Amino acid sequence: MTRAVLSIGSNLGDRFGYLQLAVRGFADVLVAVSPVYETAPWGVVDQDDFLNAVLVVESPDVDEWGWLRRGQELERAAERVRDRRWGPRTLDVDVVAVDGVLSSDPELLLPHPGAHERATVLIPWLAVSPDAVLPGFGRIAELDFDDEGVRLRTDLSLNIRTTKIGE
Ligand SMILES: Nc1ncnc2c1ncn2[C@@H]1O[C@H](COP(=O)(O)OP(=O)(O)OP(=O)(O)O)[C@@H](O)[C@H]1O
Ligand SMILES: Nc1nc2c(c(=O)[nH]1)N=C(CO)CN2
Repeated sequence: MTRAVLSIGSNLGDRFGYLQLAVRGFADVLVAVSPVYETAPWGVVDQDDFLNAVLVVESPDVDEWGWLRRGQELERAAERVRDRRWGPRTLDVDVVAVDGVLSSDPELLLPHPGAHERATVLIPWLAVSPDAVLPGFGRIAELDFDDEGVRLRTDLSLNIRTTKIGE
């Protein structure tokens, strides 16, 4: 059994549609879905704003590599083109943390190396899990990060019905 925190983001095309695609793709393992935030781009700043959210997922059958693979499959389904680092994308799925797993493999760094300072990850994560701990960094509520440029989109909701009919 592993529980993972995933950051999803889009700033190209039907941004909300791509976030919905990601939520549908993880529907069978979803524990929590954060609100949606409109966020100013970091890294490469001359690009459009992103929509960002966080998903908490859990499965007895999926390890940290499985979460990475599932995210990459959804990026492919969103026809993501790998262009420049930190550039515009239809869908980005980052594995933020998987339980307490630490990994220095460049194909899967855990926790994600940017997570502790990115408001685009921490604000949605805090919204669904105020007591969350980032392995190696402690409680995310106590991290020092700049929340400027992150705005709640109350008009957008990713929550879907995950309980099967009859249950
Ligand atoms: N925790 C992780 N989650 C997702 N991808 C990771 C992680 N650690 C390493 N990677 C690797 O990063 C590579 C590049 O990912 P990607 O193009 O999405 O980076 P980016 O989103 O532009 O930058 P960043 O990872 O800083 O957000 C992928 O090939 C993937 O194997
Ligand atoms: N606001 C925001 N900016 C970004 C984001 C993102 O998800 N949100 N992702 C990037 C590449 O991972 C680069 N810049």
